[in-house]
Amino acid sequence: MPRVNPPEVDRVAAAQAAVAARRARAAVKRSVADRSRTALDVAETAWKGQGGPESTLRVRELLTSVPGLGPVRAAGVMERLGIADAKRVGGLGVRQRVRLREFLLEREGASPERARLVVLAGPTAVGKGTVSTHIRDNFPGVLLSVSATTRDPRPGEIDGKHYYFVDHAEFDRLIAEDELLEWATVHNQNRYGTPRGPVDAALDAGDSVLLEIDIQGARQVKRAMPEAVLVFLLPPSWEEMVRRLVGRGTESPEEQQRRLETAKVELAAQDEFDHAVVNDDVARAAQEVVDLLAVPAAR
Ligand SMILES: Nc1nc2c(ncn2[C@@H]2O[C@H](COP(=O)(O)OP(=O)(O)O)[C@@H](O)[C@H]2O)c(=O)[nH]1
Ligand SMILES: Nc1ncnc2c1ncn2[C@@H]1O[C@H](COP(=O)(O)OP(=O)(O)O)[C@@H](O)[C@H]1O
Repeated sequence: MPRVNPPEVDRVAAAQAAVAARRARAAVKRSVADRSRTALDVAETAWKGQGGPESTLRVRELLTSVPGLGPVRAAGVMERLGIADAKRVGGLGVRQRVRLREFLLEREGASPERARLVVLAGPTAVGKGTVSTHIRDNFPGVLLSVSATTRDPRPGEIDGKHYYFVDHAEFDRLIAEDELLEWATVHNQNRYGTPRGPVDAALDAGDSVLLEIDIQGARQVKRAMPEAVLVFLLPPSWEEMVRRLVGRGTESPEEQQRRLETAKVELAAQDEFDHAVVNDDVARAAQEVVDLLAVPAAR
């Protein structure tokens, strides 16, 4: 026999059910944010149609729970996928499900333990070199690619460790023989490029690779290898970035000015990247990048 309750009992029960549903959705969002579940797993569960908290979660909430996807990027993704702002995961049409599935597959990788190619780029003096050196020294499981460059070595730089220092003829040969995964002229001065061989060998062996290169190079890598993860390193503020550039003292005032002009253009490109990491603290920023590489931390 169906139960008949006085209206206020129904209202209380409905309010309690709404609170329980909200809590369950919040738990789902937390599990994605702390990476104990992937967003794709949540979506697949919703699409099995059992009506749990996964299916009543809004797509916007699911996407913003994914580490590195803020509200602005999530809105951009939804627009690209043709999903209206208020849509719930369980209420998506077949085509929307296919598009969201493909997006999450690419974003989260088929397996979280798979070796990854991560590209770290960002404006001048944000600390790219400092963060990647910290990773090289503390996370031996990551291969930090050594670039070839036509610039002269600075005092203390070692050929083969910091860069392969080559002349223009050798750089031309590397390009002609397709030995570079990407290359670019940086700050209108010298050419820099990533040797393809060591990157391919490391990925084939299941090791993750980190490239610390400029933004033009990052774009080329994404075109050649769409599964690469692009990370944009951000300064805590513009003023702090200027302080770091000036404090480093390796460029003349004219060169600093030129780099700051380039930095404005580069900062405008941050939305092209998959993740943004703020370099307020070197060890913390490095850990965030390493998490994206999906390698176990050094003990
Ligand atoms: N495209 C590309 N850029 C690179 C490569 N290696 C280094 N760079 C970039 O070249 C720029 C200048 O590097 P560097 O001469 O070491 O100067 P610093 O970064 O100012 O200390 C930086 O933005 C690097 O990220 C590379 O292999 N390819
Ligand atoms: N998190 C940080 N806090 C304070 N200073 C930093 C931080 N990261 C880097 N720096 C300093 O900022 C300057 C620029 O860093 P660097 O790694 O040379 O930048 P990039 O390689 O991006 O040009 C250096 O003097 C470095 O010691």
